[in-house]
Amino acid sequence: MREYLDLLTDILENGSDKSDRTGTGTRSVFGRQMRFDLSAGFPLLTTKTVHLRSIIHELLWFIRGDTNIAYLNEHGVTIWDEWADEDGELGPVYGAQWRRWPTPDGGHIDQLAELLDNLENRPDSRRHLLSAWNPAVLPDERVSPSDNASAGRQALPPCHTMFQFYVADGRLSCQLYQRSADVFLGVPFNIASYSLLTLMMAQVLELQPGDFVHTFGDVHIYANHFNQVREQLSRQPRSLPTMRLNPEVRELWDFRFEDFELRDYDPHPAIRAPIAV
Ligand SMILES: Nc1nc(=O)c2c([nH]1)NC[C@@H]1CN(c3ccc(C(=O)N[C@@H](CCC(=O)O)C(=O)O)cc3)CN21
Ligand SMILES: O=c1ccn([C@H]2C[C@H](O)[C@@H](COP(=O)(O)O)O2)c(=O)[nH]1
Repeated sequence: MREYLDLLTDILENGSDKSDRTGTGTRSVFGRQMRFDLSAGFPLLTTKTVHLRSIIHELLWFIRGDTNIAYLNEHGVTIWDEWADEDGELGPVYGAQWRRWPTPDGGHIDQLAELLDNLENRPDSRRHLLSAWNPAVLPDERVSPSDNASAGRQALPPCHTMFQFYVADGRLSCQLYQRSADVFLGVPFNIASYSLLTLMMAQVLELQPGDFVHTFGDVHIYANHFNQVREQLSRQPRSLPTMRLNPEVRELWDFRFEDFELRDYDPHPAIRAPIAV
């Protein structure tokens, strides 16, 4: 995970100090890319302990098409609590756009099911894309995330806005475009989440995992994360863990929490940091 540490250094050294929506302040650069070969180990940071449990439940929650924090809370995951309304709703965020993209005639498109179908039947296609960026439901920036959710709009506009799959030589690769990236708190989650999605898709498509390519727009360190970033940069990366999926699962919809087994994860201790809301 040298690449991640290099990105932190790049932002610290070359970034511009900017104000931001949350009022916290960031140092940021624009347009960067990392690449992880998923056959070389599972890209979970070792320079701090990353809570994989939250990541797995969040991904299963996206795949279910769920947009209410009730499922997450039932499984002890609180990462989306700050943005939900009093009913636990986040509005039509990722899960809704992945599984039920609304069409003008009142119908819905299951983008994820179509993606799987196309990958299976036309692997060489250059159209294996899924978008969560739906301008019709973006939040009204003048009101709070929870008020947007109550009004049927997204509480937050998607950060991981779109991804594309690619099949070559029997390997499945995935590239994500992330428009906005909280490199200390969000990005370790995003890397692990999309790597996991790629492993799951590869298994059900009977392909080998290829690369996860992570492309960024505005990638930033919040001003109240600088000390944590320096602490992390002082640590030596360790060898990557491996991820084993239950080989009996043959459909994407059938994965459960118990089907994921992380092996040989030996990280440095966790580093606490406040989240910018
Ligand atoms: N400012 C900001 N950064 C984000 O990364 C982010 C948002 N907002 N809003 C929406 C989601 C929520 N995400 C989050 C929210 C909290 C943590 C967090 O606090 N992580 C801690 C421990 C989390 C746990 O309980 O598992 C960490 O140390 O990684 C991470 C990602 C990612 N997204
Ligand atoms: O998966 C995620 C979700 C969110 N983030 C970060 C990126 C930004 O710091 C905030 C979102 O604020 P905007 O003003 O809407 O850009 O959340 C992330 O890194 N990963």
